[in-house]
Amino acid sequence: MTGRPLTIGTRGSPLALAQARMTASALEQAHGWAPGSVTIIPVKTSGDRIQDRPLAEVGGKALWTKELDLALLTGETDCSVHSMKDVESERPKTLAIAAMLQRADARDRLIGAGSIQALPERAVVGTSSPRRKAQLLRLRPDLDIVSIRGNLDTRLGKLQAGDVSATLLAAAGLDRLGRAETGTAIALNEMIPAPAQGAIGIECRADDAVTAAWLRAIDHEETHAAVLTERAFVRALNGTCHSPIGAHAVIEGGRIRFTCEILSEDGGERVVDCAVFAVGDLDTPAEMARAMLAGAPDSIRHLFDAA
Ligand SMILES: NCc1[nH]cc(CCC(=O)O)c1CC(=O)O
Repeated sequence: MTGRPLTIGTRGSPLALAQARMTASALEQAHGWAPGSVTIIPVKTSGDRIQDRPLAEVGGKALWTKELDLALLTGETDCSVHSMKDVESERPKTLAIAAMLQRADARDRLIGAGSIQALPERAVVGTSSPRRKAQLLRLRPDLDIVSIRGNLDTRLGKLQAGDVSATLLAAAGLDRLGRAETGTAIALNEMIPAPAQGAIGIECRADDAVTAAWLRAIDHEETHAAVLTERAFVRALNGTCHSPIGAHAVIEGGRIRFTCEILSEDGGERVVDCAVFAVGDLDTPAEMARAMLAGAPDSIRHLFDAA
């Protein structure tokens, strides 16, 4: 390592720590640094402190990033590792997302039943994601959706205890915590994932060219382009990670294929669109967002007014 050791700021949850370790190893490998030479610094975030109610209710942005941003801006850390899904679409100008690791499985997995159709009539399903709730209710209006929070083990514990008969979790998170066998994947066209689901991003200070260059060596370009597309859609909606938005981009034949939807809270209404356009074109997803909102019923439109 040249000069100084690199430090990574991360949330302290088991998933966040696993993602920070993946990032540290990727950096050590890419640059021929000794294993363990990148230091991981856990930082407690507002989102971690609030365990008793749905975050959608608490409101406010930057629940997962504020304290990590502070550690970065004060020089305590050199970069922050994030689940891109939890990173608000507007970031401080003083920071830059310099790299994204290759996206893992972007799908949700259903745990507790073999498929959404196989859930018993009026089954209780635990999720505090407004997107998952709306998507589930659209397919199965009879379901009783209840809020559950906490880390993966807490949620699986509530399922085990019979508090809920099923839950949905991101495949990427389950896989990274060694639970590749848990649950059944829901097809991408049955439930469009959250924007940036399955992608890990690494952010550094905008004026730190040394760290930025180190990070660029582990950037996965296709993931980066796809996630920027999804984030451009969210930004144009004025959405947050608590809005009922599905958005998923893939690169096919050198072009972006982008599928997106916005839903009313009870899933009773939705607007969906799909388009193919050039990689790097962030105007088209923004334009799609504005057109979808303009044509959406009030039950959807009001969700994006307040922001
Ligand atoms: N909002 C919590 C969160 N943020 C990122 C992931 C999973 C990992 C990922 O999507 O990369 C999860 C858990 C979940 O939704 O099941």
